[in-house]
Amino acid sequence: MDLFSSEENKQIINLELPDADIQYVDRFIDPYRAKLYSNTFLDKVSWQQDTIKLFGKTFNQPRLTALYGSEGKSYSYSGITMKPTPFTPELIEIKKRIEKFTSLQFNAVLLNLYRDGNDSNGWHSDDEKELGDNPVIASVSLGAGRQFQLKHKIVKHLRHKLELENGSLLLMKGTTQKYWKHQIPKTEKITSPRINLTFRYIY
Ligand SMILES: O=C(O)CCC(=O)C(=O)O
Ligand SMILES: [Fe+2]
Repeated sequence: MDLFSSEENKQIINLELPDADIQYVDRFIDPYRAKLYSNTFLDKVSWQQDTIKLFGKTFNQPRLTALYGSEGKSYSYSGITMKPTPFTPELIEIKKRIEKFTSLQFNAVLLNLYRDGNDSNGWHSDDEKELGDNPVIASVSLGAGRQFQLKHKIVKHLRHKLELENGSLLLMKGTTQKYWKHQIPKTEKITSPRINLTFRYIY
């Protein structure tokens, strides 16, 4: 029995949202293997506590982060400039799997560690200029499931939410970042960690 091949069980859902191109792939990585990856990354990644400046005050980000990628690429957002660490074998494995599935290339991955439901990621778009026009964000979830919320920037009543489960892949493409914001809200229900890997292409 091959615990690691469950290609047949994959389910691809196309979120039919206006001005967006978003697919959710359930069991992109089978749940057993996803938990193994989650434990490896919890252990081996050098997680950083970044700060964020708002109205002249400095706050700790409500999660830990790390940036891995091709050498020489740096990435800035919210006033933070991150220098990537070279990809680990596990990250290369996952990157290759995504590249095969999407027929697209990625050269960096931003890792987020949500230690428990008290950690979060506020409303934002991944629209930094290094990502180019219409960036593709390939987002893998490992560990605890968390809710992902989307809201349209112009048509205020347009909102959507979905659960990002262990082993899932969320693909955001086209004009998604231009017209929509997303967030991972805090929740009292979750007491275990979740790791998110957002693969990107940095120009
Ligand atoms: O944790 C997630 O699923 C979202 C992460 C995210 O939006 C980001 O890193 O830009
Ligand atoms: Fe994001």
